[in-house]
Amino acid sequence: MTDSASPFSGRVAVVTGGGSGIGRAVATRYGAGGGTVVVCGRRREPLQETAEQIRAAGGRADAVVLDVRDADAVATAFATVRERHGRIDALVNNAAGNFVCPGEKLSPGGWRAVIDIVLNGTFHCTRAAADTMLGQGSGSVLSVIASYAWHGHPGTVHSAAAKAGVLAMTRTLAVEWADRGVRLNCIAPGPTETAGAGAALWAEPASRERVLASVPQARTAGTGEIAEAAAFLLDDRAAYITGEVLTVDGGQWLGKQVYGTPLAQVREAGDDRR
Ligand SMILES: CCCCCCCCC/C=C/C(=O)SCCNC(=O)CCNC(=O)[C@H](O)C(C)(C)COP(=O)(O)OP(=O)(O)OC[C@H]1O[C@@H](n2cnc3c(N)ncnc32)[C@H](O)[C@@H]1OP(=O)(O)O
Ligand SMILES: NC(=O)C1=CN([C@@H]2O[C@H](COP(=O)(O)OP(=O)(O)OC[C@H]3O[C@@H](n4cnc5c(N)ncnc54)[C@H](OP(=O)(O)O)[C@@H]3O)[C@@H](O)[C@H]2O)C=CC1
Repeated sequence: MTDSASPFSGRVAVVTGGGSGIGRAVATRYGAGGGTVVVCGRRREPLQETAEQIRAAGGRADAVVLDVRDADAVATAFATVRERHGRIDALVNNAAGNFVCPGEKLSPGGWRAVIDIVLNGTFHCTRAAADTMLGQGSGSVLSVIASYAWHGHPGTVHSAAAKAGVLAMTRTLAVEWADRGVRLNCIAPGPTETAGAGAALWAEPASRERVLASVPQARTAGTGEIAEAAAFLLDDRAAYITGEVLTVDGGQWLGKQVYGTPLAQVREAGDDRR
């Protein structure tokens, strides 16, 4: 078993999209847990900022510019990580692109843009990490999805389809690689305050209010809360968990199951019985 204060000591993680939002929080949490973190994404500056923050806190981190859509570049980058650090213990498939667009207006290019980052990029990175993980007989892959992978959501057909694909990929490879020491899981955050999601999904105050109203806990998640759940799935406490999804959404998707009955109406009915 690992030291509970430093569960990632001696271990190496690659976090895609680690320059911002949830990716930065997960990278920071892994670094604080004693691990070495390699953050990647397309923009150098935010990646360097994440790596510097982790180093300033006493951790070890590198920044690598990488577009996850480019399979050859991904293979080269992961081979370089293995050469430099000797191993890859964790991969966090966090990079994503998203915007709201009605299905009938979405262009083939718009569809491709999101599928390429979320679904194809996740496969390229998982495939490249597996070269090392299967060789060393251990590893943990965590992909960040969203609950609309299983219930769908109007305006996000590209992202919902891509995240559903990532979930199916996770369950498939979890079985293929289970007896070779590699676990794959997903985390499904609810609405989480990040600059990326804010701009892409709830830029208008009215959309933000609608999103908040859809969460039974009546608040968004902090990135640290998502990172804490991710850390659990990545470390040895979760050694027997594979092919699973951990939903961290303040009850949002279960709330959708009340078939449109507003909570206020349910509470009023309860009041009559007092
Ligand atoms: C509802 C609440 C849920 C609330 C539910 C809460 C759960 C949320 C779950 C998920 C949240 C997230 O993923 S949040 C993550 C958000 N973060 C990001 O999006 C950051 C990264 N984003 C990006 O890089 C860009 O936004 C993205 C467009 C995806 C990719 O950039 P590229 O430079 O590769 O692409 P571009 O060349 O600009 O555009 C490619 C094509 O996409 C089209 N396109 C681009 N933006 C478009 C737009 N707004 N509407 C239509 N079409 C668009 C262009 O016209 C092009 O198509 P053609 O004209 O045909 O060529
Ligand atoms: N925030 C939320 O409410 C929710 C978020 N999620 C998921 O959480 C994850 C993180 O989202 P969030 O932190 O909110 O958003 P951000 O926009 O902050 O993060 C997206 C990251 O992906 C990187 N990225 C995008 N395209 C590529 C690419 N082609 N290659 C490499 N990196 C890329 C971006 O960096 P760069 O532009 O430099 O490449 C950026 O750092 C995503 O998977 C998202 O779908 C799920 C549910 C809810």
